Amino acid sequence: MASYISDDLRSGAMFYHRMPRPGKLEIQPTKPLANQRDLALAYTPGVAAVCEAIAADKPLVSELTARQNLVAVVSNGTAVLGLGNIGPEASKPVMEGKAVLFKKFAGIDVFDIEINALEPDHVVSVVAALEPTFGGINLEDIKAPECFEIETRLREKMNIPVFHDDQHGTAIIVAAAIVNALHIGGKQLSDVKIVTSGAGAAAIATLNLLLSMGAARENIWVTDIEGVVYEGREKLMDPYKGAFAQKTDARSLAEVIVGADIFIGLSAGGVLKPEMLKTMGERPLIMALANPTPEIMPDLAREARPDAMICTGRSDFPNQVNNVLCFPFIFRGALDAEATTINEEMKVAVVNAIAELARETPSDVVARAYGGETPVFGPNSLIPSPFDPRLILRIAPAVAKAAMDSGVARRPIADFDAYLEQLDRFVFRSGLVMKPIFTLAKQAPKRVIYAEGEDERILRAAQVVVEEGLARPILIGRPSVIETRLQRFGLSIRPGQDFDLINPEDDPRYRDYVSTYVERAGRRGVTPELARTLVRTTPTVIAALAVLRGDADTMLCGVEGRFIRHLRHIRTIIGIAPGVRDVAALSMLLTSKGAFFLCDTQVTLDPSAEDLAEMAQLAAAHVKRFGIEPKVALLSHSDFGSRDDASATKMRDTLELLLERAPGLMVDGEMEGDSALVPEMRERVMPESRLQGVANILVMPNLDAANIGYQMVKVFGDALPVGPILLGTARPAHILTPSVTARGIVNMTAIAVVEAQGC
Ligand SMILES: NC(=O)C1=CN([C@@H]2O[C@H](COP(=O)(O)OP(=O)(O)OC[C@H]3O[C@@H](n4cnc5c(N)ncnc54)[C@H](OP(=O)(O)O)[C@@H]3O)[C@@H](O)[C@H]2O)C=CC1
Ligand SMILES: CC(=O)C(=O)O
Ligand SMILES: [Mg+2]
Repeated sequence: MASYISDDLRSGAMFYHRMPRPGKLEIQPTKPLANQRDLALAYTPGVAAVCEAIAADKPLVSELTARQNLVAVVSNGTAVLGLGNIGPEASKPVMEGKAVLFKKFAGIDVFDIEINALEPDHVVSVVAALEPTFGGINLEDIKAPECFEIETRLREKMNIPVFHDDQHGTAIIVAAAIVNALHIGGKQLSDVKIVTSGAGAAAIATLNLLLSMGAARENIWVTDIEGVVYEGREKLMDPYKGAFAQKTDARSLAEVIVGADIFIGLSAGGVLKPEMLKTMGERPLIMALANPTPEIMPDLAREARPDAMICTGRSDFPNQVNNVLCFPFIFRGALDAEATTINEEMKVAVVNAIAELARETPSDVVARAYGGETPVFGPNSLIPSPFDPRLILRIAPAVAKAAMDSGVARRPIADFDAYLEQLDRFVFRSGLVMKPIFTLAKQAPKRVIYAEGEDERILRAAQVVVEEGLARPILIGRPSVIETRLQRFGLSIRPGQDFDLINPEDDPRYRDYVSTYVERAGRRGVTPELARTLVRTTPTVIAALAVLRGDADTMLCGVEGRFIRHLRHIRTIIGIAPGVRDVAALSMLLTSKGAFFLCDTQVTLDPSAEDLAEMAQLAAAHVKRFGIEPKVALLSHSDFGSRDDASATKMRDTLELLLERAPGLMVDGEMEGDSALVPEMRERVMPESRLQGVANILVMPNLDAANIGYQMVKVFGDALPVGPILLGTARPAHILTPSVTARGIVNMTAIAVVEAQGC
């Protein structure tokens, strides 16, 4: 069975995990450790006071340490995805992956713990001993039947939630999809025939949950490696499977799948054959959930049964039924309510929350988060996408409430409105900011020309851009160099097929480009001879001419060389948009506190109030593309009139201009940086501010402040930079910086495409 991991994905995954440092996680302190006093507080002697407090009153550990937001993802590597018993070391990338998902989707910290322990006794004693460290335990990829005993014993022993995700996370999300599929198909759970491939952790837990929700035991047929689980079978049996044994002579999946309404595959890739599907009942639900290769690929299933609803565990097909949709949010709710366990009531609350969410009409905010493409409930959208920002808002409170109602919450949520607000802030802060831009770009990809087409980062980015369907790349570079490098880096994109090429040394359009250039810039010092030389030697000139002539929709340059030199060519060839005074650079920083946009980080040394007002308006228009409401702070060393020098009054004049020209814009100033970013500080000096909440567009008084501020936040805050985004050009064009990474280029490509869509 082919694994359906393409060579690109394989080499991409190896590179992702290896570079720039091994793995995908690190541990970050959350408090300063800048001086002797900090040292005395964080560690001995000060820390002893905190130890004594906890020794005297153990529950204080939740208030004084990271424990209540810390989950252990524990595996012994015996059932890793559908790869089987590959051992604890080989399971580590998956466990680190779960840790990343916990953090990104729900803000939960994780230690991944891979253990050399196979026997249930051994696993139980190791994990139970971890209780002082963690607020919860997520057991992962531990094989059946041992996992059942391990989980049951740990639940009895431990006073914190113990949740085997492959069992219950899977069961919950499968059940939610089934609820909705039955809703569409007009069938009842108690009537439908359910057939599984797999009788392991995931399958058995799923069936048990379905039983508790009303499925009929006699309608359930289980198969595994040995075929049908029947009464009297001896080989590869255990009591958990035995509970589903049928009195039957049928021995194979092909025999029992006849007339089935639902197929649940939680076994291994490729075991379901198209001919088997043809015998299923009307409008069947086919859930081929083995990872990474499903029991049947969706295209084959669709061909065999055009009337079927089809789900897989993968993100590259519709209806991704994967436990990532619930585990981060279940733990969020359980940790926040300090639940002692995750019980049936909490699980059923999650099934209902997910099923209802998929059926809801999405709000404007959600539509924006999806990049304008609203998910509409139906056969191809039975459950929400893992990126749906509403998941955390629905699941975490549902879990906390069910924990409270069932009496297992040690710290009941006192104010659910405030809790929802806190979760909402998390969604905004998390790194999902680029998501709507990517979705929008994919809806109408544009032609993006890359000046430095031979650069490794550009080639790697182009591979992703093609795979993701974000744009049609046009690379400027020598074909032989590009071909050799693509092969060297193991990239599969090919000229003509996946991207277009402009060879600066020999391109049939050369003459046309030179004459366009002379027409455009002949009166600004570009002689025909200079034009010929520049079109041969300066890729940025070619890219800008391509955009001007309509051969490309937008351009990216600047991976090499100075910003200002690239800008000179863009100004001369593409020019400034009508009515705009000058271009400006808006730089985005994705920080742990959210996305912030700074301007002007690259272009005008000492902008006037007029310049600043214009760039604030242009920046606000751009920021709206991210589905973010612009909140503009005009920054200064002066805080609401505390100083009267030229720089402070310039920012005050900017405010006047903006209030006149853009009355709907949320803007205030002049103010200091902390007044912009800490609403409580602002409240003290200016209780009546027009700005509400944390500013997200920071308009700086001059280039020094903007550029230095940007670099400092980038380095100190370990922020992910995106941009610079060039504002005010007559056609979209962007200049990257030499430090840009391939990922940064992909991000800017998506931004450039979305901008070009509006032109
Ligand atoms: N989409 C999702 O969210 C999730 C998907 N999964 C996927 O489900 C699968 C099972 O995981 P899990 O339950 O944790 O693992 P287990 O090892 O506990 O169970 C595997 C089960 O699959 C059966 N099986 C293995 N190979 C075959 C085969 N060729 N034909 C029929 N049955 C087979 C095994 O049979 P036997 O009992 O005879 O050994 C066993 O019953 C994996 O592919 C995993 O990736 C799991 C969790 C979540
Ligand atoms: C998704 C998951 O947990 C698995 O495939 O094992
Ligand atoms: Mg798993």
